[in-house]
Amino acid sequence: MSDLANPFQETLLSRHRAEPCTVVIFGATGDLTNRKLIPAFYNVAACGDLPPQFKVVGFARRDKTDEVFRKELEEGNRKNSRQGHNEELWNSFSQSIHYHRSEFEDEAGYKELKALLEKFDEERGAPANRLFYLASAPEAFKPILEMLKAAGLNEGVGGKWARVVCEKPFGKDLATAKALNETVAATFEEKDTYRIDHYLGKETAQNIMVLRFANALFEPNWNSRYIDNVQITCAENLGMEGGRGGYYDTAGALRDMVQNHLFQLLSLVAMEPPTDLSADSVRDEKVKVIRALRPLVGPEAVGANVIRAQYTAGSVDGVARVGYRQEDRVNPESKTEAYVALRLFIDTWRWQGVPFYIRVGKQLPKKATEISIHFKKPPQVPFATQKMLGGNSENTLVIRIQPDEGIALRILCKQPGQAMNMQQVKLDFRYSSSFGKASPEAYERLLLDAMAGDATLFARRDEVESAWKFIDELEHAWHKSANPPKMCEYPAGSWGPKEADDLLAQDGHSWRLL
Ligand SMILES: NC(=O)C1=CN([C@@H]2O[C@H](COP(=O)(O)OP(=O)(O)OC[C@H]3O[C@@H](n4cnc5c(N)ncnc54)[C@H](OP(=O)(O)O)[C@@H]3O)[C@@H](O)[C@H]2O)C=CC1
Ligand SMILES: O=C1O[C@H](COP(=O)(O)O)[C@@H](O)[C@H](O)[C@H]1O
Repeated sequence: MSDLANPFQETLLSRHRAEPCTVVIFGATGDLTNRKLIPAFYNVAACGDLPPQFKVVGFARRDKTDEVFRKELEEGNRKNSRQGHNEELWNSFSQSIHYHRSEFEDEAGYKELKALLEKFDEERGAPANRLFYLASAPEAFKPILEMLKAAGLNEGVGGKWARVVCEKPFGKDLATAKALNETVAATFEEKDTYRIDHYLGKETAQNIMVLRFANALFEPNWNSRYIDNVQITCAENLGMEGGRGGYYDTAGALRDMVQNHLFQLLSLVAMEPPTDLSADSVRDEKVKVIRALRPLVGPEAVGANVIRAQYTAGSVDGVARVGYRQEDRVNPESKTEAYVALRLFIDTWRWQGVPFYIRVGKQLPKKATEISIHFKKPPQVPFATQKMLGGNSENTLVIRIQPDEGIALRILCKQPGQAMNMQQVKLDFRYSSSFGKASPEAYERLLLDAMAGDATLFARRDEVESAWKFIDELEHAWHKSANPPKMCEYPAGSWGPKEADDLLAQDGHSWRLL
């Protein structure tokens, strides 16, 4: 096969470039803009990838001048920029940043915004593309979209495009996600709608498809004939710092992380090969995985396959931590889980009988996200009587999503010496040593893609709704059934509740040690 017949090669050659545009950020004085969005744009500029004539307009309600706004963002950039802060670059980059004061529900504010965008167009000598970024609380999405439409800002002018980026959370259940999708659809076409899931922007998550489909080595073995079980762990060593308890206590681990990020990773691991790398071909395959999840309906099925837990007081990295219910802005009688472990089955030919174990939690011993593929053992002939030295004898492929990004393959080798003793060894690929430079932050990649019109790494409407449909059943069993499965506990700084270990032990498995 020539290189050009390879869809991965074609995509690299044809990847769109970010187009000149004005980005309007709603909620621009918030934490997300300060910590993530502006540093991402700055780093894109530092890499020379920012399109010409780029502008940002920050939209929020407090009164401030462009200069004051830029100064606040400069402080944020000093702390959060991946490639450090260069005074000269910042001075030129920050000239593209402007501030527009308005309430989200003030019609006059949108007329003024329109006039400001038209003034920029006049200065440029032509209309610009427009990217509206909803970085506000989700309750504000509806009024913002309605106001944009009423002001006629939802459509591009002079042949230019208008797109919308929606931050997470995208709804809190199927009904709210559907209602939000209806509002978005009444304002922007699906092709112009970009639902952010920042896990899709992580280099290592993007590499899953390349690992699976561009290497002849793995794809033939990637099924129930060879794979025994798959584990996905997303551990965090933080709790409710920075006032997050207020939001988190209304969401919980299942809604905050599993419905979106973890299901995206699961889809990438379990999907069939797409016929090409267009956004819809990839998303068609991903959504099929979520639709094929064996439903867990009712408290009995949920209790048998899903473990929820809250942390109690403990210590992480030698620092004392309070229990979840004692955290700032958390209800002292909260029934929200800060940890969840699930055993899932995907009812497709490829995955029949293979358990997918997923766990995610706060206040665990370290921050680490990884996917491990545990292969079946070969028949022991002729090694049945040989000694296995130290630990596990299975082949495991570990995809380290973060930190220390990389891939490790654990294989059995003969120990040097006369005896035919075997030992597990690790073949290890690390991004840092192989590529010699840090990967871009997820938001850098996603913002560039939204400006380039490439929605592959954004969630499509049906993906979001299918995920909520599955999650709603679990939430229902926990919060609306007469005999809900119990809330378990684990001390902060441990690897989660004993019940999550028992879940795997029932199948003769155990969580991989991280
Ligand atoms: N922070 C993070 O790390 C992450 C955040 N997100 C999501 O991003 C979104 C924003 O989060 P975050 O930045 O933390 O939120 P913040 O609470 O820090 O900021 C909220 C912003 O909305 C503005 N605002 C609120 N009400 C109005 C109003 N009536 N009219 C005009 N402006 C208003 C505020 O303006 P003013 O200051 O003028 O009051 C402020 O700019 C949320 O959906 C969140 O879930 C997602 C992932 C990570
Ligand atoms: O979306 C979210 O993600 C973060 C974890 O993101 P990561 O890139 O640091 O792994 C999580 O802390 C937060 O609760 C959740 O809303």
